[in-house]
Amino acid sequence: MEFIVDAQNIRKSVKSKNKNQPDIKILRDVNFQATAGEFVSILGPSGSGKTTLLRCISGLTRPTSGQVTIAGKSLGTSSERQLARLRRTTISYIFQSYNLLPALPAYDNIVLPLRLSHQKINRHDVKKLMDDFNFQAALSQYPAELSGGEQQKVAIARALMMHAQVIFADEPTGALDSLSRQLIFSKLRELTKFGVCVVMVTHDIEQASQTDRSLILRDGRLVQEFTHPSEQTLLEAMHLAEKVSS
Ligand SMILES: Nc1ncnc2c1ncn2[C@@H]1O[C@H](COP(=O)(O)OP(=O)(O)OP(=O)(O)O)[C@@H](O)[C@H]1O
Repeated sequence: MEFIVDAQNIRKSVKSKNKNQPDIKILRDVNFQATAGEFVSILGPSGSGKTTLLRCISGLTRPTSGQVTIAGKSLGTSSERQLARLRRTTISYIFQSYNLLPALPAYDNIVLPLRLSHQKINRHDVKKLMDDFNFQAALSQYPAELSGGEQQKVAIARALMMHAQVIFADEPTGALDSLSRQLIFSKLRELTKFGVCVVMVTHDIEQASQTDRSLILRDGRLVQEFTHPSEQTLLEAMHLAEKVSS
């Protein structure tokens, strides 16, 4: 099978603040694969390494060891320039903390990646996407003037405008009300129908149960995998992971 994301034996360690302590192992030998058009969710207790895993398999962070290939390109052997190109053309990343530029209005934040990669900007498309997301504020408003949920919608729109082949989303609907959560989830689901691969970290078991595959991370290891999981199955798996998590 052809994988659009193929990560093998990913380990990530960081130096402990206390020099006498050994390195902290955040990820321990994780293998992760996903295909075009697949919607994969990653769940796990707080601190289990979900964000670190997403950053490593998307090329935002270099793993301590292991290989990541995205759309046939090996990230380990790519130069910073090649990685930057891959991030511009193939990958989108929705940050948990939004990462909006405070000096730019919502609209300019959304189209910034298009501007940076000299792509055509269609104001109508931006407006339509934000209407689909039920965005209540004005696109001329600055991030500081927006609620957390509205900032999150801007961050998601910025990622989707790039028409990437792979979208990595770190808790994309965390700050949203239930209607907005559903709207964003439906949009991501729709993109997978066009062959986009979505890899989403979430605490939302109901949403995860609507993805194609769910992976449970515990103490830096992928410990369980469910294809077309039910809410009940995921609840039980998370309960177990939280109980035995060190
Ligand atoms: N640069 C770093 N230096 C030291 N420790 C780190 C670093 N990055 C992450 N960690 C630690 O590694 C563990 C995993 O962090 P990570 O953010 O990946 O977990 P998570 O599962 O996404 O957590 P949450 O659900 O709370 O967002 C945590 O204990 C965190 O404190």
